[in-house]
Amino acid sequence: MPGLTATAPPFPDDVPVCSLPVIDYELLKRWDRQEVYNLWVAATELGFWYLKNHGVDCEVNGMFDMGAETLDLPLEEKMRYEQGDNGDSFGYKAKGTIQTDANGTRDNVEFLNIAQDDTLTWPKPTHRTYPSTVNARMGSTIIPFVRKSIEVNMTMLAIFEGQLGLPRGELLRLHSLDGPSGGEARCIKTPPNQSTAGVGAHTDFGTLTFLHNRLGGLQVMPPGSQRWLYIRPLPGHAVCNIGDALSIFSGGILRSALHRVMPPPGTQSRFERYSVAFFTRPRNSVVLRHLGHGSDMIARAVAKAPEGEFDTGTTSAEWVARRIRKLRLKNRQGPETWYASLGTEHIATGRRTLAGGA
Ligand SMILES: O=C(O)CCC(=O)C(=O)O
Ligand SMILES: [Fe+2]
Repeated sequence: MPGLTATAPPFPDDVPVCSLPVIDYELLKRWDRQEVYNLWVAATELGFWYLKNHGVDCEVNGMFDMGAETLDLPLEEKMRYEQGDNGDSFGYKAKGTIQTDANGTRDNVEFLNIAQDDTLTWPKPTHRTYPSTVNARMGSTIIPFVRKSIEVNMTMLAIFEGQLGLPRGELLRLHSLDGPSGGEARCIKTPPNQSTAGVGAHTDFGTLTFLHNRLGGLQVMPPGSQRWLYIRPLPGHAVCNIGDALSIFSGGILRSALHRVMPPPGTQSRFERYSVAFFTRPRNSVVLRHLGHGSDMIARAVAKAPEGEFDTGTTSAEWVARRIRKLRLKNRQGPETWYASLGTEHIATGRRTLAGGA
């Protein structure tokens, strides 16, 4: 039943949900002490929170429309922009091209990734070009969405920088806009009536994710638990979460929680599901390692962790490319390819074996 998202039934009351803390962006912008503390608790305990009063609602609605227009284009047209099997993220990801678990189960979602850099240099492409439906909405919707999302994420990043005891600018400069990065906007489409995971269990690759959901389906496994809990979409509330890069920079103090996308619960499952996200990622050349040299708090956390836990020896660009490349089914050579796609999942779950030494 495409196009009926607006009239979809409510999220059911009889499924297990994770009650995320609600953080008020208006208060965060003023560095309200209590709200900064609430954000810190959310980021260090669960790694997920709702964000209200973020001021991006209009642009988010436009992104849902743009995503639907683009993902409704004929497959042949979309395939001209496919991301391919080399670990590139930007462009179109066709349905059934990535694995969702160690058994190699095919995914059933398609998505569109638009590079932050391409929006900032528009109309000159930095990385690549996009379908006409994207170009048509660049000025009215996508550029404002990306700019506002960057501002929201950088505001939260500045707060984390202060709370972690880092020198001013130390964390922000790893995300400055003066070099290429993997930052991107994404629209995901899941067909109705599915029974398997749309997006398999994963931790996000980058720094911070700013996500917008209308239908359920997103599930989180709270750190230290083995239980999947739904995140209930709340109108006007974004869902924010910490990704691997920020968890690594902070020596694991900020949590990158495991999550996945399942079919929407209850009667919502009969509807097509769209989601819109913005991912802040470090500049490509930044090496993912802890910032313990600039913060006693981080240095103490790192000292308690196994040797090398927060020093990946890879750049942000290599980290993202490896994870995508290993997820692509064309590159699968058995269960070990799935394990090689993982990031900090073993830390997120406390199960070292999940990462299989990857
Ligand atoms: O669609 C969603 O709700 C979440 C998608 C997600 O986790 C991702 O794209 O990394
Ligand atoms: Fe994710």
